[in-house]
Amino acid sequence: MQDQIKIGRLLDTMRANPPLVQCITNFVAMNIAANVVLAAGASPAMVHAEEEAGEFAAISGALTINIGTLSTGWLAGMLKAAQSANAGGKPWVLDPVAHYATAFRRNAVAQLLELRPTIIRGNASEIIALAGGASRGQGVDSRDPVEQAEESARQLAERHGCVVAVTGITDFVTDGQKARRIAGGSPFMPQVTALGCSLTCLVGAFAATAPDAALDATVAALAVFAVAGEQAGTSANGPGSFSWRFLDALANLDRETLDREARISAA
Ligand SMILES: Nc1ncnc2c1ncn2[C@@H]1O[C@H](COP(=O)(O)OP(=O)(O)O)[C@@H](O)[C@H]1O
Ligand SMILES: Cc1ncsc1CCOP(=O)(O)O
Ligand SMILES: [Mg+2]
Repeated sequence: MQDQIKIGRLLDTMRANPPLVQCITNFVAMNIAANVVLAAGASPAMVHAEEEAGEFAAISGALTINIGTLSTGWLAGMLKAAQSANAGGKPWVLDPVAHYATAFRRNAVAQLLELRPTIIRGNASEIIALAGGASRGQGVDSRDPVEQAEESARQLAERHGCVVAVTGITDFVTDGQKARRIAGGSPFMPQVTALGCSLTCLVGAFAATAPDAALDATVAALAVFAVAGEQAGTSANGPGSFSWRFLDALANLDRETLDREARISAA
């Protein structure tokens, strides 16, 4: 379909002019997320301090905010960065890691949602809970199938006027009107910590490249993960070898292979 042609071009456009992506992510994800974004061809910076997060957002092409290892100081930095991104008309992506687990996280996500993220990316349990449903998530891990989160994603997209991506075996993305499914990846992916967080950062990179096309940008990032993940998964023996093979597959992925291998369908 049409999307499959556009995503290869978007990958090339991103690599031709690598965007600076401010990633406010968690302690677990910082290293792998930076490597993932670099391998794909963009320029990550893990900058979260309240004293500089807003100033940095003003010079970045996009911002991503992930609440995985939240603290009061980090939340202050997140709010300043999101306000600055909004003031500069820059896209920003919210990853509401385990937001259902504690009152602190729930309150933080409520404040961040008021700042109108361009894109929300989460696993199925996170998206179901964010829409007000009963999720079976345990800590940072999903225990719900993506199909069960699709209606929640549509509701959230309409309620907050944003794109919502639900990831899992087959990903689902919607802006409330249009929706896409992206198949691929590998069962090793949920066994490697912080790959979802890394994907959120890559969504930011594509959003910086196509700031007026948040749905296409999100689909492109998810398709890159799906194709590189599938490639790495075929030769990996376990999560360890999957991890380095995945980085190599991301770096070696070219436009033609992406367009040929991506399995995107209208939903
Ligand atoms: N069982 C699976 N098979 C194939 N790909 C998967 C599977 N589970 C997750 N993925 C992929 O792993 C990446 C991270 O998604 P996910 O595990 O849902 O996020 P999180 O780490 O935030 O829980 C996405 O690219 C998703 O498509
Ligand atoms: C294990 C863990 N604990 C707090 S954040 C985090 C990483 C979660 O990563 P992901 O959401 O990509 O699985
Ligand atoms: Mg996650």
